[in-house]
Amino acid sequence: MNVSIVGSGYVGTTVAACLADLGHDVVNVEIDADIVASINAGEAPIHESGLAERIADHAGTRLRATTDYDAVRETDVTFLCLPTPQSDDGSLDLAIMEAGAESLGRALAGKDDDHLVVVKSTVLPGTTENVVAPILETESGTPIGEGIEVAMNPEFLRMGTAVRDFLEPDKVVFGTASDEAAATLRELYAPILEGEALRASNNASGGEPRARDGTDLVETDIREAELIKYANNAFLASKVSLVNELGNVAKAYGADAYEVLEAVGLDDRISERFMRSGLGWGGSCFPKDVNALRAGAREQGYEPELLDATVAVNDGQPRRLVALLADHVPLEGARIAVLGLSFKPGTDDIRKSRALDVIDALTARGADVVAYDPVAIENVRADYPDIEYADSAEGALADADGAVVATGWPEFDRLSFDGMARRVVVDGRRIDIDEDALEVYEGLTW
Ligand SMILES: NC(=O)C1=CN([C@@H]2O[C@H](COP(=O)(O)OP(=O)(O)OC[C@H]3O[C@@H](n4cnc5c(N)ncnc54)[C@H](O)[C@@H]3O)[C@@H](O)[C@H]2O)C=CC1
Ligand SMILES: O=C(O)[C@H]1O[C@H](OP(=O)(O)OP(=O)(O)OC[C@H]2O[C@@H](n3ccc(=O)[nH]c3=O)[C@H](O)[C@@H]2O)[C@H](O)[C@@H](O)[C@@H]1O
Repeated sequence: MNVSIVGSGYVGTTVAACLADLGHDVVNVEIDADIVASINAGEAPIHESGLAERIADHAGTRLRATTDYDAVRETDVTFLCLPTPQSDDGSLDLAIMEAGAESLGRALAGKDDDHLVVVKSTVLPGTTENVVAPILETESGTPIGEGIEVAMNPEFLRMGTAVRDFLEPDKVVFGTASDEAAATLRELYAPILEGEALRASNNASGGEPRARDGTDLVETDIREAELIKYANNAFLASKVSLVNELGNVAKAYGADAYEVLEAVGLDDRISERFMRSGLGWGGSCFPKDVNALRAGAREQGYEPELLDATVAVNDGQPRRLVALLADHVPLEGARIAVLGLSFKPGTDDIRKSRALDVIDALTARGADVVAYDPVAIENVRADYPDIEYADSAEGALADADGAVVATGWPEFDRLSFDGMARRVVVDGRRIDIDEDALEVYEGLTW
């Protein structure tokens, strides 16, 4: 099938390379000329396991990129993989989606054959039909349902394991308004639905083993598909916040939350996954998506009290971590090592990383921060020019009066804390530490 993908970031690039791998002819339409050049040169513009090989294999044959929206005219289906960021007030900002839909609609004007526009970006219920579709109709001059159709296909991939998650998902969700649109999506996703997509070229790795075999197909209406994505992220973020709340309670009782929750997770209804308590959730999606859902719910007249609490618990964890450290080290003028800066291990993405909240709290209390991360330092430096950076974990720990673990990079396991002035460590991620080698070891939730 001939497919165009508008927006070539984490999602758009991954989806494009994977669909090319499945035998489709794919073109990425992207406004960033550097990304376009990178893909056309056969190089991955982002780091994801299994992505570089796929782009190198297919660039110039089944995969290309362009800044020219007219490329969509040669295709049957367009996926919109544009950013849907958070406005200052927390609500969903659709400006980029609207601009993309305008360009797409203009490019589709006068196209002879049928075209399916699939929203893959995370958008609130009603957006595909009430925002995207009318723009497409106005700009193309083609009534929706008479040549151009819209559908919604949310994406559940995680950063760090994006290729594997896309090719071997737990579920695929098609929100459509017609049998034809559903049939097109089924054809496009056939190898994934049949469980043959990853096996075809088994070179994507990373992440935990799958909990189960097989991919479920959910076929529903557009509005439900839109909400399934938010409900999924809200559930996962709330699960981590609940785990953190239970962890805080466990700590107050002098109990180990990890032992408690390991046992709790043996209940099939709960599952042992997403049970790591500590510094909380960050990244480019959970924070903005939970906030968009809260704002959207309020707009619909519903007070989302549990989602408010989910955010409040999450926001409290960095402060709790710093308070624990302050119990042992007077922070004013102290040299404090911050280990880990990215929002989770395996990525250099620092968006809404809890590590940054820890740095803010430490500097607000007068501490001198020396930070280390294996890949994310350059991303932090621009916003935090005044803190010190080390080029190794040991370098950050040298002469430090205390240390905090903010991201659970595997390389921090069994670290030597010998060089510290005072071996005081507060761990926000439950890494593997030789506690006996420390003067003070505090787990945030254990
Ligand atoms: N990053 C992730 O792990 C996941 C993201 N999502 C959702 O997918 C959507 C896209 O997210 P990401 O790929 O992370 O965003 P991103 O920010 O990595 O990439 C978006 C791309 O769109 C390009 N772009 C912006 N305006 C454009 C325009 N008018 N025309 C063409 N290209 C344009 C940007 O230059 C950028 O390369 C969001 O709604 C997000 O919530 C969903 C699942 C996972
Ligand atoms: O909508 C999105 O963009 C994506 O958001 C998340 O993926 P991602 O943000 O890449 O990362 P996760 O692995 O889910 O971790 C999110 C945050 O939760 C934290 N977390 C996760 C699990 C856990 O047990 N404890 C915990 O604190 C992580 O450290 C991280 O800060 C979802 O897992 C994806 O399904 C979804 O597609």
